[in-house]
Amino acid sequence: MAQKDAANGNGATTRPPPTPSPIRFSKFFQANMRILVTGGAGFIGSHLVDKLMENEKNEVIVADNFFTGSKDNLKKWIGHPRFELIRHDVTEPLLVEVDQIYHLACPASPIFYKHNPVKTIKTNVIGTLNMLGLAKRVGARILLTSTSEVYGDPLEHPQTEAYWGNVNPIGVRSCYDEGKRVAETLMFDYHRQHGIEIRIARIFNTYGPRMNIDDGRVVSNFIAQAIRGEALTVQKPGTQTRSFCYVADMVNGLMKLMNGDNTGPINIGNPG
Ligand SMILES: O=c1ccn([C@@H]2O[C@H](COP(=O)(O)OP(=O)(O)O[C@H]3OC[C@@H](O)[C@H](O)[C@H]3O)[C@@H](O)[C@H]2O)c(=O)[nH]1
Repeated sequence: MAQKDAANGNGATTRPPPTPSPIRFSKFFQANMRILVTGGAGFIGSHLVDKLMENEKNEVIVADNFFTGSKDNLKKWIGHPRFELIRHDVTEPLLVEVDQIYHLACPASPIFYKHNPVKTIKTNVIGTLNMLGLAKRVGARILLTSTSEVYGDPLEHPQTEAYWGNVNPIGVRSCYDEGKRVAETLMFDYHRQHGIEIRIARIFNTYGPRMNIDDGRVVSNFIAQAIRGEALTVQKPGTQTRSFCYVADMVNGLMKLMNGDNTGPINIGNPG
C-alpha cells in the first residue's frame, strides 16, 4: 500500500514492491530441474533442448555464441516461460544457478574447428574450465561432449573406451583432438579433487536434420552433392571408416548418460 514518506518530509510516497504473479510461483513450484546447455543452438544441442523441453518440470538455459549454432534452431522455444537463450562465449565465465550442465559448446566439423584453431583450443580448455568452475560453485552435475577424435588415428578397430588413442599433438586437427583430451582430463581432475559429478560422452560422427548444408562433414556433403547432381567427393585414402549415429539416438544416449550412474567416458555411436 502507498504511504507518505515521513522520514524525508518531502511528501514523496513509497510503494511496497508489487506482488509477484501467481503464475511465477506456479512455474518455480513445478520446475524441479534447471539445466544449462552450452552450444544449445547447434545441431546436436538444439535437438537435446527440444527433448529436455518436452519435460514440463525442466527449465532450460542455452548459452551459445552462434559461431556455428543458430537462433533459428531454437525459434520454437524463444519466449517460452521455461526457456532462456543467452548469447555467451564459454571462454568467459558464466554465473547461473543450475542443477545440470550439458557442455556441448565447440565447433565440431573439421572445416569449422580448423578455421580458428587457437579459438578452438581455448573453447575446449578455458571453456571447460569455466563450466567446471560453475559446476563446482553451484554443485551441478556436468556432462562433457567429447569426441571419437580422442582416439586420433587409431591403431585398434573398433575403439573401446579403454584404448588411449594415437593422436598427433601438432597436427591440424590437434586443436580439437588434444583440446577434447585436455577437457576430459580437467573433468576427471575436478571429479577427483573436488568431488564434482561428471559424465563424459565420446560422440561419433552424427547426422540428421538441422546440419548446416555447408557443415563439411561427409553425410551432409554427400547428400548436398547428390541433390545438386554433383559427383560425391571421396577424400583420400578412401579406405577410412566411421561409425555414424542419428541425432535422435545421440540425444537419447546423452540424456541416459547424464541421468545414470556411469561417469564414462562412454562411446556414443553405432556398433555396426
Ligand atoms: O566430402 C567429404 C567429407 C569427408 N570425407 C571423409 O569422410 C570421413 C569423415 O569425415 P567428417 O568430415 O564427416 O568428420 P570426422 O568423422 O572426421 O569427424 C567428425 O565425427 C566425429 C566427431 O567427434 C567430430 O567432431 C566430427 O568432426 C573422413 O575420412 C573424411 O576424409 C569425404 O570423403 N568426403
